[in-house]
Amino acid sequence: MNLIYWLVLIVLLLAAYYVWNALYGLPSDLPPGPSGWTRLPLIGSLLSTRADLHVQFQEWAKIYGPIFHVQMATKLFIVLSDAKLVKEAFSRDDFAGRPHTNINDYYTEDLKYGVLFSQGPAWKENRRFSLTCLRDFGMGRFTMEAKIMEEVTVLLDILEQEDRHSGFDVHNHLGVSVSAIISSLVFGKHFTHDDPYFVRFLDCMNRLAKAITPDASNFIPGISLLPNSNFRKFKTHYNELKTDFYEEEIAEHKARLDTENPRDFIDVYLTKMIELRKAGKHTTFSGWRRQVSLLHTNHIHQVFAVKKHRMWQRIVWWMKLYVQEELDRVIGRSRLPCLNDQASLLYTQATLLEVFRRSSVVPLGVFHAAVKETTLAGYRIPEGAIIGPNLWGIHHDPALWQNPNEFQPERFLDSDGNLMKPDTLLPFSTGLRACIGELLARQEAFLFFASVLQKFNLVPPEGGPVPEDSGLLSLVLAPKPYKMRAIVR
Ligand code: HEM
Repeated sequence: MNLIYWLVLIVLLLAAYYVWNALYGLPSDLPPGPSGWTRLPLIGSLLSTRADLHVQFQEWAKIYGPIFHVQMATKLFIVLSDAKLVKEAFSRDDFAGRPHTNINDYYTEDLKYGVLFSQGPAWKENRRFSLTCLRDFGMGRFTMEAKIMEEVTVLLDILEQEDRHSGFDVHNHLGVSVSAIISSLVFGKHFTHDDPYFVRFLDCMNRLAKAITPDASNFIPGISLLPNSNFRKFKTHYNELKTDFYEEEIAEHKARLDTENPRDFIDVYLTKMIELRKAGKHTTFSGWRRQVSLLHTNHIHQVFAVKKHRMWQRIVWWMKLYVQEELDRVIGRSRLPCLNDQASLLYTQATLLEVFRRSSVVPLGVFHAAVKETTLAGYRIPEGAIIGPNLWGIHHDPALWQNPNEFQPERFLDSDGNLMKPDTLLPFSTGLRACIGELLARQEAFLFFASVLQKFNLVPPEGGPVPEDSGLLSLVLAPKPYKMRAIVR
């Protein structure tokens, strides 16, 4: 009796599943993707996804092709694993949206504020403003180089004083250095590495960044009720950041605002808000919200994240034989590197390109959304579908890169030693929403990397572990905490 009961129940469940699939299953003109038992009612393929989603998407691309779909709870994902397709999609207005996810909706009040996660007129207005502002404050010019070099010098001094045997925490020092640069631009303050306010601010930023994950908590409505969900953590850290730091900074800036002489990003923003309101113009500007998006920058430490033992030896060898030899030959040791040296430091530049490829700091890009029903590669893409470019997958595609898992900067040099920049290298994404901080990030990476290697040999702590290859995936793929020794050359 019991057995019959169970058999009937299973048959009924199967029948219910097939009826559900027939009624709500995905139409056949969508890109292919996991189906059947890997796509369950309500949760879709969430149970079949792993923490290293970028690697799993690469495996699925081998089965389903360069464009495939995945159902994540109520959200339809379209994953692109081909550089040409990413370029085509991201150059089009119909793919320039951001998806309605728990985090995006909470953070932008329904995609209405800021740059990073907003869409439509708000995004356009804020993106244009941010680009102009970054340029006015010197991005790509000498003033920005001077700001970066100020922080480089501080870092070099700190590394020299660190305990040479136990090593220094790479994430900590480098993260603080690059965050100090963008923070001086936004807040108009120069923060030191041991400033308790700045340390607390960065800790909060880091906790927030870790909570921005592509997991179930971002896609299932109502999940914030669960005490330990990432979305709930995101809300807590974001509210802390907002009340303890942004609102205070904005209030302080408002109190001493001189619209004729704006000193930093917040001043320019407030001045623009006042101007627009005086002119009676409708505006999507809203003081504090957008600042966060400009601060996701402390990932340059990837530059120094090196991997597995064999690879570690190759990297040490490469740095000595090519990068440090080139730095000594072109610059010498009596002055620090500058941006003008880039053109003559081709091995150094090739090394940085290889680091951007291998580390793929933002492995799944920042998800886009289709703002209306459209087509791509002959498939139908419904309005609201989430578009995820697998940048990590593209950077590790064996059809594009020989031995993609190896560290081989020479792949970016031709037989005459000239630098090659393949258009399949997309660490900053591409198209209408490409990273607005690319130039700043590249300049920081170059100046920090060249200056540190000019002065130090970097080796693992005595008897300590070699940094691990695998990273921790949130919005970015960050290396697990690791230490290095900086030995003056
Ligand atoms: C190694 C450093 C960095 C990497 C790898 C990186 C990568 C990216 C990627 C992949 C995107 C997504 C683009 C898309 O939606 O298709 C992005 C967007 C963005 N990045 Fe960066 N980024 C870096 C540093 C910076 C810096 C220094 C800033 C600020 C000055 C910045 C500001 C932004 C903003 C505001 C967006 C949103 C653009 C939009 O939605 O229109 N990023 N970045």
